[in-house]
Amino acid sequence: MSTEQETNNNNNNTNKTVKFTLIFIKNSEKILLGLKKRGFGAGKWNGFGGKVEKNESILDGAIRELKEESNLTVTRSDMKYLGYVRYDLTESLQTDIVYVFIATKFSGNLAETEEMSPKWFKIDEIPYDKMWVDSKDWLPIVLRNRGLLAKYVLSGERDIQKKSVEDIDVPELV
Ligand SMILES: Nc1nc2c([nH]c(=O)n2[C@H]2C[C@H](O)[C@@H](COP(=O)(O)OP(=O)(O)OP(=O)(O)O)O2)c(=O)[nH]1
Repeated sequence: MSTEQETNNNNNNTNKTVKFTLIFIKNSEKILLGLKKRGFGAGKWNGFGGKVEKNESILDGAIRELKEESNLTVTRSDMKYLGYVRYDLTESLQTDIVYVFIATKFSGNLAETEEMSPKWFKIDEIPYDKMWVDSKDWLPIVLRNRGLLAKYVLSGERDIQKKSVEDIDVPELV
């Protein structure tokens, strides 16, 4: 089954799927994270990303959100897709799919934006306790440049009811 087929296969009685992007910029020692300043996930460190817009590809959405949130530009060929994290939200019957990318090359001047305050972290000083609780399950897979397939069932205020996190061969973005 292709990624697209699988991510569109709402077999848990969900009725709406929302696509998000998330990119981690990395060099050999450090990773770039942003402190979310407002809205969903405010006060948490995360990679850069957001909702994919109508009539926009996932890759273009990831590039656009990175630019909006950090002022950095990554070319399409320097974006490496690693996989996705799927969240089935039992209360709202919504499924969020977060498509995860990594990049080691970028251009532009890093800047604080209305949405994010950026900071480089040493890999062994990643603030997992100040990130979404699930990040510690799967960010280590991303940091190893491996493919990622993670699924969560969340209830209430994003309480984890079920999870499955797999380290896989790097998949194609379809
Ligand atoms: N690590 C982690 N990241 C998440 C989770 N849920 C979730 O949406 N993300 C990521 C995906 C996106 O990169 C980001 C949320 O995007 P957003 O709400 O800021 O989207 P946006 O910028 O389009 O929103 P807005 O303009 O409507 O405010 O957080 C989660 O549970 N864990």
